[in-house]
Amino acid sequence: MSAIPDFLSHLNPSQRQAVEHFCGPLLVVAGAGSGKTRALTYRISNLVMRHQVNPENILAVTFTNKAAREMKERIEKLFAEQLAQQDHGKALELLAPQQQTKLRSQVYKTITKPLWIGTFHSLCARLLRMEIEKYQDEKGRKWQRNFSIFDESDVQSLIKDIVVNQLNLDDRKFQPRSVRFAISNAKNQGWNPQELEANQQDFRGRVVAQVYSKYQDSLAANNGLDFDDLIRVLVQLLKQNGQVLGYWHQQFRHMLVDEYQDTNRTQYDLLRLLATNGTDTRNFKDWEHRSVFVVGDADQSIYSFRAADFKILMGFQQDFGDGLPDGDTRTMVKLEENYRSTENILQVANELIDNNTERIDKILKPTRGAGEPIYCYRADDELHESDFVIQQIRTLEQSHPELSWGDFAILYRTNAQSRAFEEGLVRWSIPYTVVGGLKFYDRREIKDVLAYLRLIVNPADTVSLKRVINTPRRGIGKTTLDRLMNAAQELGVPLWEMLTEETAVKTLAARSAKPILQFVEMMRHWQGQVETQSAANIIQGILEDSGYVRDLKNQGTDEADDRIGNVQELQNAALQYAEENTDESLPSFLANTALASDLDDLDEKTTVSLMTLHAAKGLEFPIVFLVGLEQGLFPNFRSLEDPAAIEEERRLCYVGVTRAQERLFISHARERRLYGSREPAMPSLFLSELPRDLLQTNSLSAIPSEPPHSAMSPGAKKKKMPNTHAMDWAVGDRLVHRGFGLGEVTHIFGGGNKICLAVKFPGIGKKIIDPNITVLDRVE
Ligand SMILES: Nc1ncnc2c1ncn2[C@@H]1O[C@H](COP(=O)(O)OP(=O)(O)OP(=O)(O)O)[C@@H](O)[C@H]1O
Ligand SMILES: [Mg+2]
Repeated sequence: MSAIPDFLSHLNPSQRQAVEHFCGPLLVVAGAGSGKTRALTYRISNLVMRHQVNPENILAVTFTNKAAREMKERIEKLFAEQLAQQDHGKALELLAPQQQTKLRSQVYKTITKPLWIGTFHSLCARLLRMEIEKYQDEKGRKWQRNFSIFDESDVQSLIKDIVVNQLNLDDRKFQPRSVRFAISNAKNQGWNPQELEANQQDFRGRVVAQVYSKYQDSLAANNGLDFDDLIRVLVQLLKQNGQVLGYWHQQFRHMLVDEYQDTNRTQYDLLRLLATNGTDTRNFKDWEHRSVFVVGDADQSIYSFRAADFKILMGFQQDFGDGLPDGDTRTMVKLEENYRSTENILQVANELIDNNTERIDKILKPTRGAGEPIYCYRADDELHESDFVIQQIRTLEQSHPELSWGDFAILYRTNAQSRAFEEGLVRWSIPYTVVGGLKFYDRREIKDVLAYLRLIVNPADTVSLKRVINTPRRGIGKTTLDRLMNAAQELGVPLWEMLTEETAVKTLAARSAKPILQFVEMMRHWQGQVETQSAANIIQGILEDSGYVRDLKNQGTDEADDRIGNVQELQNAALQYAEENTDESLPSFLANTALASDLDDLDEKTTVSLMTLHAAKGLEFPIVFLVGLEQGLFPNFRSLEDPAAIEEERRLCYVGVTRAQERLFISHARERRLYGSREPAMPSLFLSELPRDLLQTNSLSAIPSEPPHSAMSPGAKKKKMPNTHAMDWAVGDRLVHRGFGLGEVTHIFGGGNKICLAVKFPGIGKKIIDPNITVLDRVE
């Protein structure tokens, strides 16, 4: 496959420059809808087609599993198209169906399957399945390759158990959720419990470090990892073991990352290690045969609550730039055309985000016509808002034959807002999908069956064992279990070993021992099948043997029937997984389900999509409804007092606006029932920031001209005044910022008059500021 690809003609010159970039580091920065993801996808194809890079040597990181799948599909299509031209001299769709299938499966085998495409989490899980046995943590503990991946609810209950039962603390003061959050943050900084403790000044911080330490003990005892560990442990392992690092450094010659602005510190460490084989990036010169290619948009950075840090994006050129001067065009490409949205939508987006102080100005030129005005609707309450949205969807769908349900999206700030829309959609029989909400994999029966499966793969997984040992009821009493648990804890072994340990069970009365021994025998049988049987077969077998489905059938309620349906759906998922992947084994299927994200439920072609703004990143829809623009809801009440948090909310709003291709509707209600009480609502600050001449409305007061008083953000009244001193800032300079107060310059990014400052504000933290657009008073 060495033909010169003609798909490059689908790109503009800057995109083409990015796509044709071969070796060395490259940062692509650009606003929403400018074709960053497209450039990344095409570049993978170009590496393989033009440069004959072996697909196995390419690692591409996407933000969701769904995006990974889509990327693979697009690459497959590009190649099949290319082959069709080359081998048959015509377009793929003009070939006979069998020929098309044959070409596609050829491309799948040789190109898309060997590519390493996925989220950070799924790629790391895959690497750890191969390498984790070479890792040991700071206490010398080891994990086995059949480790379990614990999901959020497993983690919360482990932490609650530690807080309440092991440390005898009040779980109202140390809420498992907030302790979990602090631990997760520490992990994302790459800290182990000792390192966290060393960084704590107060009592609470030290308690959290103690919980973290015990939590790691539990994970290790269960041969389990949580999501954050997938990345952190791999980074530790690569740091510990030069041989393993060297091997993967050789393997991943070309690394590509989408949505780089939402990368956190550990993810960055991982990239840097793999790219430079652990050499200090500034001394790394060996770029002749390898590349790191990242694309992002600092204006769409919306995950700082998960420790993502867009300064990582700003620092890319310096970090990977091989001693080249900052701003060197050889390490950066800017894309300036927007292909997604109409001119009106773009202008609304641009004016909105322009209210942020922490940003670098960007150019985003429209390539499409002006389009329709943006419609801003003021509703009486949330039901009225839902009526309006559904009425619009119905009318548009009927009057535009080219539109289908999948072309509509309703985007909101919090999951709780979906209910009113769901009820309306059900009433009108409009098919819809709520992305997120109670996920399929969070349902009780699915978690039960997954616990069986995890225990089959990883017998040390006591969390799963406790979940299933008496589900369905087998007459194993709580006292019996407690006795065995205590014995296991005393001996420091997993509970499973106590069950299989004849002596421990023998000390029980025969009546208690019998069901346990039967359970163990059944599980052992299936544990023996893991290597030889497919995931789907094992699921089928365990469902029958365990009596799980029989028990549900006996219950005979509608709810039980629903649960049976869901369990069957899990079997279907395993069958589908086997069709799409060559590794149909149970461990591989389990890793896949543990990492399935909210977005994977999205059936975009046939249903209206409902989702939070966070989930909408990277997606696009012809018609978008951005709902609930009310002060306290969006921007969220937690952000109202904090200028930096308001800016993050505004970026989220920018993400929402820029999802729309053709039409954008924005709505707010005068009062709203949310979380149980009915409250009057004020229009969002963001509404007052939109250009009035591009908005149509049902009521003049729908668009406030003044921002609400309580939520002034420093950006809201910002005047652009070029700073006369923009070029002579130095590290150590002190300054006053109108919103954040007194600060000190700690770092300078970029060069010439295109610099950005990192400024540390005591009590607020570090901020990135462009002195060309922000008024800063120097303190001499
Ligand atoms: N050169 C081009 N010509 C025509 N259409 C293009 C071109 N480049 C991108 N597009 C289209 O523009 C839309 C936006 O592209 P893409 O999703 O890659 O943008 P993005 O920069 O990744 O956006 P986001 O920041 O939201 O992730 C897509 O529908 C894509 O197919
Ligand atoms: Mg994108």
